[in-house]
Amino acid sequence: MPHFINVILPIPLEKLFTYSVSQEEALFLEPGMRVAVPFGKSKVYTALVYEVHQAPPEVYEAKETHQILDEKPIVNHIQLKIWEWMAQYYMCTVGEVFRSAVPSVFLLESETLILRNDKGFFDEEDLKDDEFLVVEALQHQSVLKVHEVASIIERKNVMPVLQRLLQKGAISLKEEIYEQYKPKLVRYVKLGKEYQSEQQLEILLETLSRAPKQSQVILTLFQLQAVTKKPIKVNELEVESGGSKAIIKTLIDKGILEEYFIQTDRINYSGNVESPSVVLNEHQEKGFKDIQRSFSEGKVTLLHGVTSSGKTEVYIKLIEEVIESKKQVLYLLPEIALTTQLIGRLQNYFGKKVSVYHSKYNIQERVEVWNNVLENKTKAQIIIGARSSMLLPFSNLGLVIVDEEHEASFKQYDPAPRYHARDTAIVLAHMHQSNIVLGSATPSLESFYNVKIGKYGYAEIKRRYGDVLLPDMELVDIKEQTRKKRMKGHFSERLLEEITNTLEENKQVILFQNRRGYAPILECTTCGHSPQCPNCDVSLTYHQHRKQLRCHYCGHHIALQVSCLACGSATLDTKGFGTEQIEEELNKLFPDAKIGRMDSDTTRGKHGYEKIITAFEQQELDILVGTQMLTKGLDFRNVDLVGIMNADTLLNFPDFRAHERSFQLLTQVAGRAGRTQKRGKVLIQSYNPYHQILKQVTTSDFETMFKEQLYERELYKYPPINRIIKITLKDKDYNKLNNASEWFAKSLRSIFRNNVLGPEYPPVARIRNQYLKNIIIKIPKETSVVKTKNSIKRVEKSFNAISQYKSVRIIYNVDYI
Ligand SMILES: Nc1ncnc2c1ncn2[C@@H]1O[C@H](COP(=O)(O)OP(=O)(O)OP(=O)(O)O)[C@@H](O)[C@H]1O
Ligand SMILES: [Zn+2]
Repeated sequence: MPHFINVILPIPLEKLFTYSVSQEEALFLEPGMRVAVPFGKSKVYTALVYEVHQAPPEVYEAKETHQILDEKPIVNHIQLKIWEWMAQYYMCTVGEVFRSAVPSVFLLESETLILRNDKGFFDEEDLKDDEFLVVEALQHQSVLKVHEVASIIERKNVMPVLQRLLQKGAISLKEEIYEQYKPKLVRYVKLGKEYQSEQQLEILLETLSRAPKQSQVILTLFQLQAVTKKPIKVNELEVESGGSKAIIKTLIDKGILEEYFIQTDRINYSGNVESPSVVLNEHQEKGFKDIQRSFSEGKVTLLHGVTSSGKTEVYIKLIEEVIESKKQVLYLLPEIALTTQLIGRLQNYFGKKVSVYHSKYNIQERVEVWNNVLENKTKAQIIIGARSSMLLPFSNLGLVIVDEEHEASFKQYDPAPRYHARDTAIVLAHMHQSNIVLGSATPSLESFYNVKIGKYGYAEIKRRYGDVLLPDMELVDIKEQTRKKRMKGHFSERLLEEITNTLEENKQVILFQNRRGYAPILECTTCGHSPQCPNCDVSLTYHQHRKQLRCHYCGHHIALQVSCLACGSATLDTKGFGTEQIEEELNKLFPDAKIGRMDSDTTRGKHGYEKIITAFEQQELDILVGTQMLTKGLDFRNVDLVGIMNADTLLNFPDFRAHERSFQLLTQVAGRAGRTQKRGKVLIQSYNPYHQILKQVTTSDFETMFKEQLYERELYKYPPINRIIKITLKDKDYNKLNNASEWFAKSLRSIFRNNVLGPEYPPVARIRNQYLKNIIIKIPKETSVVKTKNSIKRVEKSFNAISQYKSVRIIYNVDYI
């Protein structure tokens, strides 16, 4: 009797593929184990066993499996189930889900590049002969492909050898390696032990009488210590004493000063280190109880708590309970890069039980976390991560937390699977019979709607922790101000006044402008020409600092022009403004203030985010200018003022979610102000201060916003009332794309009638030389989603049969955001 396996290949194939195995292998193999298999003419892939059986494939002859790569499954049956759900729901293949779900080291294939591991320590004695050959070859050649390894060791089955070499740390795979999260250490000083009594200090000062700068530093330190019990930062001492780094270093070298380091997040939450249990206030307690009640009814639960209400502490309390029952916890966040603060906080409570998982971490790290979760180890009992952490091999989930559940970045945009991590996590939780809580100060319309129709449970915290009032919000009419010529650059008089006051009180300021660069458009005032990207249909953004014009879609850039490329006049002017310009204006308006900028240009480096966030936390910066990165759950202690430079670009964005988004974004940025004692202040500059959304933001009127927006969504048949699928067609050839999308839309219309919109060009109609056209399908509540998708797939099949459209790519985005 022959034996076969059906496997998932990590490529976009509709069907599983069948390979033959020996009887012995059939007995050994289980679903979730990896095998190396040949595919096509010469390719080798790592595939995942889906099932073992005895039915030969009908239309082709099964090839032999090359090699079994695992002793035990690395993927469990719940994962296979959720992958299938994702493929079906998000209209992609299980292979695509497989590829994006597992760490890339698990997917060795013939094209994988293999490198020497310069950082690894391994004993050559430990290497088997074939392993040694590979290592030796890498001495002469810096990169090898898998098939080259095959000829070196004169064997087809190279995967096991490479696996062993990876495990021994002798080789690594080519990919960008990202740094792991390391808490930043801050440098502090105190007087050396011998000098702590007053008497000794006097003697010391006497001996330093001929070094006035050194004694000034010592005296300052003494004064600082007299007024505060807090540790003294080196920076602080430097500034206060007017001494230099060199002087402080000399004192440290002499042993007069002693330096020491403390982890920053440990300090900010030092209260918790000794008493690792949280005490909730009455509002949090009520929220907590309501969540538990809703859990007991088996419901997905929305925690709606205003900014700084202490939702994190409520989560911690929920986690504590689950941990005791030995179950796993998944804590999903929109962007892990922004969460060093949170990681620190959770580690303070749960110590080594917390693991962080992120697709940008280095591969060894990711594999380690994967294996720890797979084996249900205590050190991976609590996983914090961005959306991909949802795909880890959990076997025993007890709680899922989706923090900032309204964030659009939970939705994967590219490549497939284009899944929404929040929604998929709900399905996952269901499969595990686990509880799940979605938290936000500004819930998505989808989630709040589900509460309203009784599908989700609800818990609310209406007050900030410590009873601090929500910030006082003020709208500033800049149309009026511009007319009266009262604006200084992009700053109204009111905003300047408030910034001045805040800085005088030694408090910090956050300024929000949702656009990076200096100006989005450079325009010639003589002929009207503005430089465009050659690859995309979009103007190049002016970046002053780098003296460049850059495309934000494809990265294309050219040097800044002095005169117009079209007519040659030196009459170039900018239109619109970005964070860079605000920073420049601030430098002129507040020459003494220390100003920082946080956007994707300044946070690119290794620890870009952390550096800026920590500098701001440590009050090394007075004003922080930034894009929407500033909004995501950051907890600063000393910010009194938040300024929104221009609310209009947000409100006017051409998308049916623009108003909802604006409400969320503005409320979230505003929520960074006044989180500790004093009530904060928020100024919103706008040309249209009477806009209903701005009114709702200033009065924190979520309910009215929800009602009005829901009414519009109902009227125009958008989510959460209807579901939507966006179909994007893509091609290099403009005419072909137009014809193809007309064809596709027409076929869809014959089935779905006026529930089809488009085809239409998106706002940027060409990216990287590919033209784009979108078709949107609205699926009414009462219609079956599965049937709809099947009909779409049938249209695609006929479409694919038309040879002239062969090059046109079709991309599905279900529930697109
Ligand atoms: N029970 C508590 N005991 C001590 N400190 C608390 C407690 N609850 C909240 N805090 C403190 O209050 C501050 C705000 O809490 P947190 O950051 O959790 O708010 P949040 O609800 O997540 O706000 P946002 O939605 O704006 O991110 C934090 O510094 C937190 O440490
Ligand atoms: Zn471009």
